[in-house]
Amino acid sequence: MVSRVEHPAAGYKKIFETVEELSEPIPAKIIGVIPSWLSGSLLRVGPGLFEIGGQPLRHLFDGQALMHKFDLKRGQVTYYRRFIKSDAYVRAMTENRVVMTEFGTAAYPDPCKNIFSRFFTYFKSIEVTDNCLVNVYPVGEDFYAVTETNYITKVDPDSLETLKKVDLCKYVSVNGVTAHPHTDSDGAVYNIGNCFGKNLSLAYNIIKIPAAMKDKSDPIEKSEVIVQLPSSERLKPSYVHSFGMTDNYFVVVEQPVKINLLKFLSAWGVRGTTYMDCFESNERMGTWFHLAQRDPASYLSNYKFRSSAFNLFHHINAYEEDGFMVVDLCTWKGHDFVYNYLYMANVKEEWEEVKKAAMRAPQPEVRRYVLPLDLHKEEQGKNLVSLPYTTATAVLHSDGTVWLEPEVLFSGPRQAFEFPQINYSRCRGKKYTFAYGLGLNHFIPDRIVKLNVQTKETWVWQEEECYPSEPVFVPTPGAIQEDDGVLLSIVVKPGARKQSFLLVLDARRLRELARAEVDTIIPMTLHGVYKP
Ligand SMILES: CCCCCCCCCCCCCCCC(=O)OC/C=C(C)/C=C/C=C(C)/C=C/C1=C(C)CCCC1(C)C
Ligand SMILES: [Fe+2]
Repeated sequence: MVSRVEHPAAGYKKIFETVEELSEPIPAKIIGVIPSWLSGSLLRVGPGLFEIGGQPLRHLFDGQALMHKFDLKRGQVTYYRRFIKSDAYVRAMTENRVVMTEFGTAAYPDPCKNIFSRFFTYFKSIEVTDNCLVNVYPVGEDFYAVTETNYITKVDPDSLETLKKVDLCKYVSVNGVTAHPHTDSDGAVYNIGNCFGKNLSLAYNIIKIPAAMKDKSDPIEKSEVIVQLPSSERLKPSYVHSFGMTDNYFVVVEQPVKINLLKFLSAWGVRGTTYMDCFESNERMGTWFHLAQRDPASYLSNYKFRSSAFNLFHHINAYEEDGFMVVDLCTWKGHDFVYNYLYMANVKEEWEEVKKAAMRAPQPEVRRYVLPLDLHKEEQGKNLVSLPYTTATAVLHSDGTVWLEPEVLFSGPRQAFEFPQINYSRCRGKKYTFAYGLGLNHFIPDRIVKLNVQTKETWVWQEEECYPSEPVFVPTPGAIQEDDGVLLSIVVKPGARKQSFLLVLDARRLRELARAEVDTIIPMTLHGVYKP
């Protein structure tokens, strides 16, 4: 796993460049053999347009959302992509300028407007972006492309047409939700978002969207808040990118990266302000873990789990065993916000500069935390974790807090195991063995990794001058073993005869089964889903 590779040719710059959408799907050239049972579509999203009207978009999460699809059928593959026709995109195209402020790029007023109407444009109410570049997932029978705001976009998974913009605020009390919902075995979707209540009181609301309705009505209209968790600071909710869910609990990690609401509400109208300007680090709080029971839904306020400071974007999995909650996370050490290192100017630097910047950034580590579910006062001062297979500890202090120390599952200097995936339909919320991830080398994605979370053994797929994306696990029909299936990843190989391919790996040994090559660069994608 820690086979460190150098990228002096800086071919990775290609995955951060603008491309055009396609007018129709293009056939791929297959090398190897695609399993005959693999029939479906890999849908993914990411940024695809990195400048508008000559203005470069500044942050990695600002590019306009491009949706990609690899269709697999009877061993044949086609590739297709379309921009999501969000308001942010359509208005930018119409006016040839950044009209909606993106994560790290501010919109500027229309230069054609006179000074008075411009003044009112600066101070008009917050116009929140609907640039859905982070993930695409099913809700009931439909598919939605999402970012982390209140706007999600219904898309047609076959034609990639944009169907409609949905404002979640119309149905539930949230200001936005994460791009990483959980789906129950019955198809219900759970998610978490900040909610700024009356008097600026703050909470995290967990919402439930029921499974597809028998009467074919839209399940989103039946969304509800099922449990509310308080924020550690009144005006500063933590940034939440994902959460954990087991059969009986929700696990929410409150990280020291905070959204300063006063900054958000006051500075927003001021020229040049972006979402990135509203984040700050709390250097004192460390990291807080919260548990909520699912049924009956209630916040477990007596449990005060604390640990040292880390950034958290992706939960890998969580499960309950013998009175403990095991929580596996992709962490970044410290309170300094990792997104501060993800400006386009950073990731498009020459290799030596990319490495220097990553040296200064928080360092990645895959960690296991174990939370006792049944606490007794008399057990103060000693390690409460009695699961035989982990070195993670939890110590109850006299003030009622439980201090958590993790077990490290994987660590390599500036080598992250990120964008984790598991055999979700089988292992979500259950004890499991395998996680799959994208290996980031100084933030540059250059390998696919399989991690045995029980033995810490790793397997790697890596090829010279290749830049893969998050590996999506697809189980073999009727599989007995947890890792019986394939991993699908979009790989970019700049300079090759065909510059991108869909990689099909045998998930057991991480060996290549096939690749479906296309003669076009595919910009980086963040997340996606396999639709059988
Ligand atoms: C695959 C290539 C990888 C390239 C390098 C990546 C390195 C990454 C290392 C860290 C892990 C990365 C996690 C990825 C996270 C991600 O996908 O982030 C995208 C997130 C976005 C676009 C978030 C947008 C959030 C917005 C606009 C939030 C808005 C709000 C506030 C800030 C406060 C008020 C509420 C509101 C409006 C929701
Ligand atoms: Fe994510």
